[in-house]
Amino acid sequence: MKPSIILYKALPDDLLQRLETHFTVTRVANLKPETVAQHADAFASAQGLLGSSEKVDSELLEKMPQLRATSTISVGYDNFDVDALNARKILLMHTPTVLTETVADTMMALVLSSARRVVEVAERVKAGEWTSGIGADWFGIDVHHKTLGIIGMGRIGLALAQRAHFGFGMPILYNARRHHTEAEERFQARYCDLETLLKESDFVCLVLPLTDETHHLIGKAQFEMMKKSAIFINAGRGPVVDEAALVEALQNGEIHAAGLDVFEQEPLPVDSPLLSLPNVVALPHIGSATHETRYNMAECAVENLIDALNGKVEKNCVNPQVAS
Ligand SMILES: NC(=O)c1ccc[n+]([C@@H]2O[C@H](COP(=O)([O-])OP(=O)(O)OC[C@H]3O[C@@H](n4cnc5c(N)ncnc54)[C@H](O)[C@@H]3O)[C@@H](O)[C@H]2O)c1
Ligand SMILES: O=C(O)[C@H](O)CO
Repeated sequence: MKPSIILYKALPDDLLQRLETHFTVTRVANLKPETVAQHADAFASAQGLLGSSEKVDSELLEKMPQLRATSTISVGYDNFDVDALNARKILLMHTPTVLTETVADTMMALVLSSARRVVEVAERVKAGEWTSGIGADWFGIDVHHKTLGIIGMGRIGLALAQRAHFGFGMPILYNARRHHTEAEERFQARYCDLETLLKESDFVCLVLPLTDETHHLIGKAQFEMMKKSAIFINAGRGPVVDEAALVEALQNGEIHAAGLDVFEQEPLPVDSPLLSLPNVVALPHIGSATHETRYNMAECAVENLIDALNGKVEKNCVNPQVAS
């Protein structure tokens, strides 16, 4: 008999078929308690769980006594209670690498659009305000040859460094838990402590995971250290930044502008003060959102679940130590 799994995200037809050749699949819209209650038997017998962007905590795990593997269609896994998974020896699979280049493209788009005010001036053109030669009130600031600071030199940080170094001739500073030899050798990136990076960078680009250690890593004190001309980019996770402090820094002119793909609360509430600031480019968490990359992530997650339920954890497994 095929093992049962719960799927809580839509998949392309061919990937759904692939999944169904291996498993008996119950599709649900989300993991809310009422949905779980409605499909109680399917959750009780499921050995696998596949989807993204929903909390997987001990309350849910209690309803899934047979669960052996979870597979998220994302590289970030901060919405999983990893300790609770480990305690039950449940594998957690994720999708690194397949999205790296696309997310780095999004970060570069945020750098360029914030500095050159692309969204703001395009809106002014659409509003019919381009009625004569433009004046200095339409100007932006240069990107090329400015200093780019990267907080979190991992896979995506490295791909951003490559673009900034070869594409824009930018000197690169970075902060991470350890030195990154490849970044230093290929892109002449210079390791420095966080304070130095904040003080010296023209663009401060954050691409960290959300952990207990990184929660509100960037707040009032850190914005005060940045240059008044600095542009702050966040494509990691919203809660790594104290958003109230960010709003204050933007309103008080402590920093020049921000380009944001992630927020403390998503979707961003329509009354967020960030939305009324002209010096903010706010994107709806589209870092990896291209047709090609989202397909590749979904395929990777499907293969990951098949591997995990067959005891294969050599790649893309967050907690291989729990494999029996
Ligand atoms: N906006 C999006 O759509 C999007 C898409 C993909 C990933 N992300 C986010 O980006 C994160 C990074 O992805 P990745 O593939 O580059 O991961 P990665 O594991 O390759 O890189 C993370 C880096 O952060 C560093 N780091 C972790 N904690 C740190 C700390 N306390 N201080 C300094 N450095 C620290 C690690 O050493 C590592 O270099 C993901 O965890 C996810 O949260 C967002
Ligand atoms: O972590 C990731 O992969 C992105 O944020 C998409 O959820």
